[in-house]
Amino acid sequence: MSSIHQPPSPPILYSFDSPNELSEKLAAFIVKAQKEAVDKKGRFTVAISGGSLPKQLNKLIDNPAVKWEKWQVFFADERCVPLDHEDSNYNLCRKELFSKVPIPKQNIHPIDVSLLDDLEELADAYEKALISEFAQKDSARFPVFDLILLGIGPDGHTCSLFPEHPLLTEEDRWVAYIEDSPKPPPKRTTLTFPVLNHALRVVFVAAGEGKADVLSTIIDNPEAGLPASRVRPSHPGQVYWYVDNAASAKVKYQRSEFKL
Ligand SMILES: O=C(O)[C@H](O)[C@@H](O)[C@H](O)[C@H](O)COP(=O)(O)O
Repeated sequence: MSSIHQPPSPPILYSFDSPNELSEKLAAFIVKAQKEAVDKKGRFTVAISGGSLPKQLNKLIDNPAVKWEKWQVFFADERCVPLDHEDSNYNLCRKELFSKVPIPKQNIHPIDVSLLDDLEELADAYEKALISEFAQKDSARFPVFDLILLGIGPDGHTCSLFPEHPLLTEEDRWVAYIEDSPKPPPKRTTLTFPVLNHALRVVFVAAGEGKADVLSTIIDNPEAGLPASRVRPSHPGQVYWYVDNAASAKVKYQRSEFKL
């Protein structure tokens, strides 16, 4: 699929009165994105982050509009630990979401933990899992996720792409690994910017006053070059911010009226 490079469209910022309203509107957005993807391709490809994000997807639980059997879920980043480890994003997403919804187990794609001793192999194997999901079907150089759900750290990281880290310049690999993550645990895999920047929709979710300073820098001062500011899909693609008013308190960027 030839991608005509268009300039990235400006981010769309939705700021809600409460985390509960944020989760409700986020669920409605995800259901709409699912419908568009399934109507077009019969499946819905999603990459999900760890941290507070899985809990913020709670309005998808018991939601009859969600067609879980159409979902193919990958991890935007993952800690290199066993899948039942308390640090595992797979385990976190399972506890907060997947154990509460009828998603077929084979539709959730964890890292291959038999390769935990060789991160190069582990990252390659995960890239191959993405290739088997995307390359045959979409024949694009990079996977085109229907939706990538991201959080932000206080240093402006997203996925496991941290400020000043050499991984920020990766232009070819779809999946990379890090052994010195400033956020513990140190060993992780992560999607790279080329993958994030080929997604149809990237949704950042941030709530609470603890995010106010970094959110203001990421959105109002992208020249600072924080990792989250470098997520600018343009093949085409759109970045959305789903935040609460506590997190956006210092952001000058214009809010959009929520609409689906
Ligand atoms: O595996 C991880 O650690 C996450 O993917 C990470 O990138 C997270 O999204 C941010 O650190 C925000 O975390 P909070 O939402 O918990 O603040």
